[in-house]
Amino acid sequence: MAEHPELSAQERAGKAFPVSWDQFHRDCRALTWRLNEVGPFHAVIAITRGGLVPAAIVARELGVRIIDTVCIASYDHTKQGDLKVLKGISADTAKLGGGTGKGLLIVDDLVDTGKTGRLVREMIPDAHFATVYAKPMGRPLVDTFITEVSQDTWIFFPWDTALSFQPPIRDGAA
Ligand SMILES: O=P(O)(O)OC[C@H]1O[C@H](OP(=O)(O)OP(=O)(O)O)[C@H](O)[C@@H]1O
Ligand code: HPA
Ligand SMILES: [Mg+2]
Repeated sequence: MAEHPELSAQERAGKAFPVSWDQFHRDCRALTWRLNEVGPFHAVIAITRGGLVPAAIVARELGVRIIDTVCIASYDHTKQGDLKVLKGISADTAKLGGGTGKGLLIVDDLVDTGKTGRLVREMIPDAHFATVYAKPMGRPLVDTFITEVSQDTWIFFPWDTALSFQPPIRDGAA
């Protein structure tokens, strides 16, 4: 990755993996089937902003009503900069997890390099970390995920995209 620092992560990725709302909902439900074997959980912690959508679906399916957020900013569209923790977990949630995060469920849309996940794990090491998608570099940090894509794939989420014309594959479409 380091050999083209001027390129965004998406440009370096090369391959595109577009995800529809329907597919995302199905993948979140598949994730919940696995998490249901691991819980119960006292609370769900969404890593914003991408984790908010899967956290809502997973919490609904697991019947969990306490939802907290860890707010982290790093990617400016597709370029990753320094990680900034804008908000940590609340004191109430930390108490539910006994200080180390035991019985808490962290949810994010994906792990890529693993930097975001590593930071949250350091805050609450005993929490269970679940993502819908995982790339190889971040995969060791995740306890439960559904689909792995290669490191050189960029995942396009439905809340970041809109329907648009695509040239035929024969003419060079990705
Ligand atoms: O494993 P990493 O390389 O750290 O990348 C994964 C993180 O990057 C994205 O969030 P982003 O920082 O773009 O913010 P957003 O969720 O607000 O879109 C994604 O939602 C993960 O949280
Ligand atoms: O593949 C990705 N897609 C969307 N956002 C991301 N943030 C890090 N990697 C990705
Ligand atoms: Mg995110």
